[in-house]
Amino acid sequence: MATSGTTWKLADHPKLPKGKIIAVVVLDGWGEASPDKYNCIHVAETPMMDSLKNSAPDRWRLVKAHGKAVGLPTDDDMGNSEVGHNALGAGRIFAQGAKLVDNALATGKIYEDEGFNYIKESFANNTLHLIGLMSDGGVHSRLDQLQLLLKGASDRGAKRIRVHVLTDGRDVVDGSSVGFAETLEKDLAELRGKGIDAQVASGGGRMYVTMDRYENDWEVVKRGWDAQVLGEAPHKFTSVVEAIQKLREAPNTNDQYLPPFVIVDESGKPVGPINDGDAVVTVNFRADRMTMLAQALEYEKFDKFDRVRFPKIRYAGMLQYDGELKLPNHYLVSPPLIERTSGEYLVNNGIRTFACSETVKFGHVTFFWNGNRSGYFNSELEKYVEIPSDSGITFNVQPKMKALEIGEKARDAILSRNYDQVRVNIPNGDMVGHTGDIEATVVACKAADQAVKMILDAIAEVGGIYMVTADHGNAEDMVKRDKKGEPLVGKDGKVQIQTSHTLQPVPVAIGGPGLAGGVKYRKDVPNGGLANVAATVINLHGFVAPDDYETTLIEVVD
Ligand SMILES: O=C(O)[C@H](O)COP(=O)(O)O
Ligand SMILES: [Mn+2]
Ligand SMILES: [Mn+2]
Repeated sequence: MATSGTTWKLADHPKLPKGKIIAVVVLDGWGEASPDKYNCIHVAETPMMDSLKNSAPDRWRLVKAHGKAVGLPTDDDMGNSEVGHNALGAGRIFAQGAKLVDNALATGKIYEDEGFNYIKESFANNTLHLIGLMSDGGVHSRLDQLQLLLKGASDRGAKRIRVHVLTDGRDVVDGSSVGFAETLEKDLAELRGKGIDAQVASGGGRMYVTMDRYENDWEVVKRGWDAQVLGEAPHKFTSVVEAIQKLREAPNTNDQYLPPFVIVDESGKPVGPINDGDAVVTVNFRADRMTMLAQALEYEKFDKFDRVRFPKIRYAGMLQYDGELKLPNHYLVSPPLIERTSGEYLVNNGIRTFACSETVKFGHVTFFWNGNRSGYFNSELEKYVEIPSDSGITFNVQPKMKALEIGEKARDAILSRNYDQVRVNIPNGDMVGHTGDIEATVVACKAADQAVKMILDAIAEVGGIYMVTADHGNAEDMVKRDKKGEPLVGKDGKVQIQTSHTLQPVPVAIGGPGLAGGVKYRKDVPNGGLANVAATVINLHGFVAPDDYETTLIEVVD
């Protein structure tokens, strides 16, 4: 990371003491919205979070967690974990992947840079494969970017193109994959009209095929590999639209979990396995759910599953997904350079840090928090603990997830007095919210609240301070709404369930016996966002935040 020449020493805060144990709790997918029956946080019993909101008005507020406040292209973009945790940890707003790719495509710079020129070498004699999430959710990828890249690559010599799609239904409404596939098919037909051999080659639902994260379940990546690289899958179709429509007919199937399929020609032969000499681009800009596939595509040495074949390809990511690991080595757009994060400053000022979540969110509170950087800044001062998540299930089946285990680990870390900061992500509201199961999400929110209580009780015991916040909304609104805010009803007469995140603000609550009496929220930061949290936490540790950080949310009145 670009840290040479940095002055790490933080100035002492003029009024706030050092040496307090601080718990930083991030409730994933926990926004603030009007109380109605689709607000699972409201419906659930959440006495701990309710009391934070109702008992200390000077120490509870909302901050923005979506759109430009977290570096996304527009204020119509919902927040997500990557940008949310980046902002929380880095204390500044960086133009994020979605925006960087938009800019690179709009200016044409993407075609001038090293990554594109590298894959271009394959265009004359081999196939270009584009693998990624087919969605306009804007969290991991966007279909319009894929469309522009298809056009740009074919204008620049790609003669044979194969697209390997992953259906969404998580950041967008379930069933929308059919429309996206039709749009994509239209573009590919246009390219074929121009003499370019362009087709969809394979597909599958994102949560079942390819887009696992943090090594929770390599089988997910293997299913994708078999279809994309080997051209093998249990289902074969001659068109992607037909594939999705047919596979969606099975009971209890949805876009997120479609089984893998390959597209075959009239003779039943797969149209697009990946072969020696081909170019491959993973078109997702977001890292967490692409790094496992990136490893499989890039690493000569690899033992996570039997790849059967390891084709010699030219591979580039839309972005580089891990700067520390340089993974992948080639990429089309440079990722945001998020350096000098609060974690790095605090460690350099002697703050001992404990971070914990379960697997599905572990990288959020470590890798994303630290500016998309893996590993420790200083292994003597930091400890990151991952609690294994259940795998192979949808979390509405186990809505309590590992909330209480995370709470216990955090409690023990606090009571040990071995750490100055104990930071956790509690995933329930988000992970269960994404299933669209309202009843289960209510159970999830209750479990998250119980975990918060465990942590805050421990903070009370050691005379510490807590900060409880969230990275974006999800569980507080589980239906699609019209402009007036009324639930939308689908053709089937049922309300349209919203599985995605929201545009809602999130709470930031501070307190605990260690918090100096005069600390309260400033009134002059009305538009505060997640990026204001880092300076606030640095203050609570007794330091002044670096000058270029977004301003603190607190003041100390005498
Ligand atoms: O990857 C996912 O699970 C969703 O697309 C976004 O959820 P997250 O941003 O909360 O991880
Ligand atoms: Mn999240
Ligand atoms: Mn989410």
